[in-house]
Amino acid sequence: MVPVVELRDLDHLYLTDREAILALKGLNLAVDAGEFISLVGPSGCGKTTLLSLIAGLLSPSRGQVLLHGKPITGPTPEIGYMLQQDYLFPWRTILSNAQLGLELTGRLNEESSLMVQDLLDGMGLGNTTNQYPHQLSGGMRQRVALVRTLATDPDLLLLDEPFSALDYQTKLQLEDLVVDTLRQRGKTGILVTHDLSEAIAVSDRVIVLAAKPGRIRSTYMIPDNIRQMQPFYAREEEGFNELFQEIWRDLETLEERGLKNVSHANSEG
Ligand SMILES: Nc1ncnc2c1ncn2[C@@H]1O[C@H](COP(=O)(O)OP(=O)(O)OP(=O)(O)O)[C@@H](O)[C@H]1O
Repeated sequence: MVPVVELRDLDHLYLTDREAILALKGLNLAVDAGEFISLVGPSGCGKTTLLSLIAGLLSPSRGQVLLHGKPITGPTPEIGYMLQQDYLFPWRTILSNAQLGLELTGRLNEESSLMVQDLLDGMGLGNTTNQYPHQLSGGMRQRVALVRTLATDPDLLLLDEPFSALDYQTKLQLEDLVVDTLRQRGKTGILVTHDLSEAIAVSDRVIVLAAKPGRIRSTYMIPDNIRQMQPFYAREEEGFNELFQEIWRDLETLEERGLKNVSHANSEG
């Protein structure tokens, strides 16, 4: 089976007036269809750079980023990107915001508009379609952003800390919703998070990155009993705390070198 995303000997170098920064070095990784992985690691280990390379917003300095076996040459509707900020337009209604991706890719029609309304219904936003973003809570707005991302039916979702600005309860609810939605639709997901508990609860695999240069330090497969549960309940599963401690110790080695930036709260981010 061809992986959805594959990184081959990937390096990324930023050149500034004063220096060259090797943000990523020698990354090799394959993510299969339907898999959900999380990237954790210290500030500056290249998480955002990596997502930008996969999204086609940056070109690698060396090596390749492949989508379904073909090099990524620029942004494509096959990849959806969800960020910490929802970036809803204040002057557009919720429905019109949720339809934006379809509009920009020339695919907005009666049928796709009904599909967006169904998605909004499914996320408990059915009665907000004519409202404006300022009338919604942070969690509701992030759900609209999720609908907007899913509406174009991307194969792969890149999630750059989409839950980190939310209060704890909303964050847990949204984690469940996102994971359920992605699993039901067979989507592939790559999440960047500073919350180790979240990474373990939502993923099939957790990848720990080290910095200077950014590289893969270790990979942890999440046991079946944890990954088959909804994220909220996964945290109660046998083995969760032990795995948390194991990865935490791994990150602590980075901290001793002044490199860690991941939340220890085995619940709160
Ligand atoms: N546009 C840029 N120009 C020069 N250097 C950059 C640029 N963007 C990132 N870097 C550098 O590349 C390295 C990786 O940065 P990146 O933002 O990808 O890390 P990160 O893991 O996402 O960090 P954080 O967790 O703090 O968001 C850092 O050393 C950073 O200073």
